Amino acid sequence: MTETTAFPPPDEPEDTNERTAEVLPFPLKKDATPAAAPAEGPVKPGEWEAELPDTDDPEAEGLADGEPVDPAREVYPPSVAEWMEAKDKARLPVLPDWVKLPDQRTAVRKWAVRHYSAVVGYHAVRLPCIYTPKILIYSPRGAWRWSAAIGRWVFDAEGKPLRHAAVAAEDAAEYLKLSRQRNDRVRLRGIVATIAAFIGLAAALTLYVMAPSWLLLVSIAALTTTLGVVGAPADRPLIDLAKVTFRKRRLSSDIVIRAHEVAGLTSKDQTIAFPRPIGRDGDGWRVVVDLPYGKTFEDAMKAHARLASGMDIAPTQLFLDKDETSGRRVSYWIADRDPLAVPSGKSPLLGATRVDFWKPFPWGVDERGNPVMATMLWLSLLVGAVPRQGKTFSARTIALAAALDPYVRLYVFDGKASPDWRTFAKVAHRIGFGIVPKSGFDPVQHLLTSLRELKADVEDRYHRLSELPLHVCPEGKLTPEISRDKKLNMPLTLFVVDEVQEYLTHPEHGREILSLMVYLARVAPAVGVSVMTATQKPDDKACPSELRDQHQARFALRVGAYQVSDTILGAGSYSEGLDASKLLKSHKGVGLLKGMSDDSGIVRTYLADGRDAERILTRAAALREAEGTLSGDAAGDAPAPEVSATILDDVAAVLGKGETKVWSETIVDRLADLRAEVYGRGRSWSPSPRQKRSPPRSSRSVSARSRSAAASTASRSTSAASSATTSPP
Ligand SMILES: Nc1ncnc2c1ncn2[C@@H]1O[C@H](COP(=O)(O)OP(=O)(O)OP(=O)(O)O)[C@@H](O)[C@H]1O
Repeated sequence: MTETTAFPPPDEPEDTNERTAEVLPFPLKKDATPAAAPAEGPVKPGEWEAELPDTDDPEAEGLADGEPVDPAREVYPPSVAEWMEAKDKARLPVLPDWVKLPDQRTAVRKWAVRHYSAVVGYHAVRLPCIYTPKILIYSPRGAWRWSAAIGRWVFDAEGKPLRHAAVAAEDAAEYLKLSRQRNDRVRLRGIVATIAAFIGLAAALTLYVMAPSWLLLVSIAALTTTLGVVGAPADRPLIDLAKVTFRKRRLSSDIVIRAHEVAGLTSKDQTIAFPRPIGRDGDGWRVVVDLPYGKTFEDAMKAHARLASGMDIAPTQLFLDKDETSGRRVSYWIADRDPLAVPSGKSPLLGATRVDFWKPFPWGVDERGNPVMATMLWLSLLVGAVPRQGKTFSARTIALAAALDPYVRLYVFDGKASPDWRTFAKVAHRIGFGIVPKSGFDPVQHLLTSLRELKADVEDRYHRLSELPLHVCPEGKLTPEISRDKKLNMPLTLFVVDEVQEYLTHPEHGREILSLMVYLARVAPAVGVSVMTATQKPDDKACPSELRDQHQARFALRVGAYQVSDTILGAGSYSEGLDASKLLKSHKGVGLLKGMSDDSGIVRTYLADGRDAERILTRAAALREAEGTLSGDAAGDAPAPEVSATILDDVAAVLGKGETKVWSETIVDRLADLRAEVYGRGRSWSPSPRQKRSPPRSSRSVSARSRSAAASTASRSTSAASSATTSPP
């Protein structure tokens, strides 16, 4: 291979023929010329040698011994713009943000008023009933301690051990010296104490005789309080703290290194490195660490508990984040206290008049208190946890947000028939509780009917969206305008099933419910129908993976083991640092969210208890009534009796053989004869929006072409028929 050098090497002097130094050839390669032939005659051992190539690598050609193998480091001086940008980043603001920004200033002012009024109130309540009795109890002891301390001072008690030591050592000179010094001191201090006592007594008498009573009282209170404070036991302070002080300490690099050493994440000759300084981040510390080469984020995850122990904090205070820039770089957030045990507070939905379900809505906060917005657009959500951890409450907050958007159609089914979902009857298009039939109403059958109804609706939506004119539906997808157009009847829909395992394990309908739910979770979100499933049994028997896997978003509250956490969140979540088994019992409403957005992480969901839910749903029902979107069960419209055949099937069935044209009236009569319960005279059946928009070509007769159309569009017309009976008023 020939090498062409376009530019002379920088160190080589240009255009010079001057000999600056002698260049000696350094034979790296073995001489290519054949070795001199061995001398003729017999070859004895040790007299022969063969030349072996050093390497097979053709790139090694021309490589000199001792040359550096690292690529040359190219160092560019920063441009002025880069330099200024770096300076901009490093500069600290003259005034902190909370001073400059009016809303933050207001927040700080409100906080200060709230905080200090709470502190003052706390002590004001305790002053008469706790502090005063304590002062009165402790003050005699305080008086005794005070006079004892004065006595010790006057009689030079601190020199006593030295005088004893001189006696023990039989050092007469030293003893006499110390005794003389003591006598002098005692005399002087005695005089001072006597004068002070006289002054004190005179002041007391003066106060008693001359001072107004309020001053006398204040003086007595001050003296008694001082004596009470002096007399209080060291382990039981006189005044309670109005706030809890949390164990907060400075985190140093030594502590972080120690933690990695005890966690087995360092080796004998390699420790961790800190690519950036340790700093504060919210209510905690942010530490970025480069693990030794070969160690990974997954290793750090496995050592989570040992790392926390090495830092002397609770495991719930340590959070690990993957750093995408290197496999060995880990970012730690070390909270000052367990942030997950701090309740996130009431749901902001309580103060909301309405919600736009097309936009993300507040669902909770993360471990650092940053708001977490949720969205159910184009996805299905699986919620799983052990009982009593907040599974229902967290799912319900999402359904409450949906309820506050009057254009969202709600289906709510609760397998456990708990009181949690009952109030949704005010707004839900279809609703059912439990699995046991009651008063002639079978909730499982109702779920089945609703699922079939929804499946037909979803199939129909796909067709109708692709048939809508471009100016209405430019991308063939549901838009806010289409979803709110009552004539088009394609509202955003949320299908909620709590304790889904109860339905899936139903002996008679379990299999069909499963297959319908799988269909909906997989196909329906794309046309605006989202499924939210909650379960306390995410195992394969109670909630098969066939259904679980269709959920794009997952939310896992506390579970028993990391395997269960992976079952809810999806395989591989544990190695990404998501393990819901690490959550504690006290972490109510706290879970790990995955798949709702690009980021996964902790959500401390807002609380909306039963009473809050009722308030929100009353408002939601009023909103729906005003907008005219109250429908289905909430409006008292029961689902139409199910017919196995479609209208076109029935039309096809009533057309006689060889009939090419039949009057509409005749068909209507024949249909009434065929199914009196559906087409009978007393019943009013209206065409679906789709049918309304595309009337039959002949208004007076139905052509025989309908027969073949009936067969080919069977599934479509099923949905048309069902949506005709379910369209909102
Ligand atoms: N976000 C929250 N903040 C504070 N406490 C909460 C929160 N969510 C739930 N809780 C508390 O947890 C309790 C249990 O909640 P929830 O009924 O939702 O649990 P669950 O997992 O659905 O239980 P089960 O499976 O028994 O129905 C509630 O009564 C409430 O006190």
